[in-house]
Amino acid sequence: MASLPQLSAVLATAFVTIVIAAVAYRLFATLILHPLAKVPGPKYAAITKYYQFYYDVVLRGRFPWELKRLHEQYGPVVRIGPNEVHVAEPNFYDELYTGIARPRHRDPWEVQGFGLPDAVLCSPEFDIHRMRRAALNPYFSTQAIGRIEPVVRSKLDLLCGRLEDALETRKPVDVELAFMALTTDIITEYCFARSYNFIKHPDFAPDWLKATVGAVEASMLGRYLPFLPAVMKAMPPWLVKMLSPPMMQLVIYTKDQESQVHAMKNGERVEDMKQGQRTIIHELFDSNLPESEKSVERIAQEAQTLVAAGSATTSYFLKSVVYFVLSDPDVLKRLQAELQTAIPDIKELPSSAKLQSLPYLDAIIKETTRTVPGAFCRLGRIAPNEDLKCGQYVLPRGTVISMSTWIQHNDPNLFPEPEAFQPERWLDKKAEDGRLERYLVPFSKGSRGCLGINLARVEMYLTVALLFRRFDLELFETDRGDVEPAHEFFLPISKLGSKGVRVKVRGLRS
Ligand code: HEM
Repeated sequence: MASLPQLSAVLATAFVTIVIAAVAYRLFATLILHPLAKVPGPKYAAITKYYQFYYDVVLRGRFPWELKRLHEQYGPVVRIGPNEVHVAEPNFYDELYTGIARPRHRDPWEVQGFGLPDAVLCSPEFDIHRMRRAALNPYFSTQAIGRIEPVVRSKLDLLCGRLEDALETRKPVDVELAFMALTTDIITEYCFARSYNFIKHPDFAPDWLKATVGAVEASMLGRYLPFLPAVMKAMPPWLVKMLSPPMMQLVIYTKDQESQVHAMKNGERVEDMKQGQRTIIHELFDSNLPESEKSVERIAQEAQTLVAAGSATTSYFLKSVVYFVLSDPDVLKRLQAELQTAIPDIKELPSSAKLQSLPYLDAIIKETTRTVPGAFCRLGRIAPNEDLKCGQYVLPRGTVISMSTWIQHNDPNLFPEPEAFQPERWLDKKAEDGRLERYLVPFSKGSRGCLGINLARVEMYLTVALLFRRFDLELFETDRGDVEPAHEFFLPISKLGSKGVRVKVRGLRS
């Protein structure tokens, strides 16, 4: 009979053998048997997606640069996970980001760190996403957004008032904060009929931006620790405040949004809410969504998504456009000349639809959306019912396939000298017939493309036209590093420690 030590040794050997065999089988299955085995890419990436932790969390959002390097080394189709490929082939974009006739799920991993599993943005499954999206679509159509254009204009008037004050005081204005305040005030008015009024805040509520950046950075860790959002939500407020004071702002506003949604469901009047004004949230409660979709918790998640998606994206764009225009005197001069002719009386700002037909303004806006990405994250889709062919590779149904706006917009074959800000590239013949615009995808495309594109466009054209028609501005201690994306926390974030894009108001234009 074997002694106890002998038995232990046999069991330990058996255990080690089983572990080695399991690992060997997993390697064999992933690297040799898997349908993606022939797709090039680093072996470590094919074995585990967790190698991205280093880029996402340790290096704080540097994976897009690694992706770029991988494409330089391996070509346009690279295996970046056991079941994921990343594609840098612009002609494949329309194959991947399709309309509802060709269903696409989204990669749940990308968004699980947000802790908003029931919001439209984070709904991976095609049918559920489609139902949730259909309930929101009517409030973001061109007509619906046309009806709220007066709200955008009234907030812009407040912003102009603040810039006129800055002319008096000669103090620089951080326009990133100002635009974050502007866009948040607009979307909160639309959602809750109760604007946060950040524009009236003496410093444009800087904690709001800090909290948003903190939250999106935390969501990167949440990709790897999906329970993290729930833990953070359950934390007592004093602990959140101790760990991160700006995050406390987010907790306060999240709770405030939840209580507003709750009150709206019960038909109570919310303090400050404009009496009788219908909002998206009211409409969602009255929609023909199934009752299970109308819980306060779910609708509050939808509201939080709209507020976040509707503010940080557009404000990043707006701060960038201010930087690009003011840093190039020729661009500034040409834009001002166009605006002067189109808007002879500054009190009569044309509709955003009219402004969109101004060629140089339009070119500037296109070039800014090309240069700075809206969603910086690669956007993963899964085709459940069809295999997709990309070049020599057949990507079987069920594969996570992603592409990146930033990589596409920096492709020198499409956009020569991609790092240069050149509005003129949108004015030449190739651009005129739409051939170039096909590859400009800041809002993504297809059934999961940006819901807020019409609102974003109204905000962009009105703000840029008004700002450069009405004010003489100059940059103050700002350089390209203050707009260049340096971190991917789903959204683009400029270098940490940036003091923002700051301008001085030099005068008023007549
Ligand atoms: C410059 C401004 C903006 C840019 C560049 C932008 C870009 C994008 C992109 C690329 C997506 C697709 C994300 C994905 O596939 O996962 C998206 C989705 C979304 N955007 Fe925007 N966005 C902007 C402004 C807005 C605004 C003003 C709103 C207003 C509420 C908004 C609401 C949303 C929502 C709710 C989604 C999720 C749509 C869905 O999953 O069906 N966005 N946006």
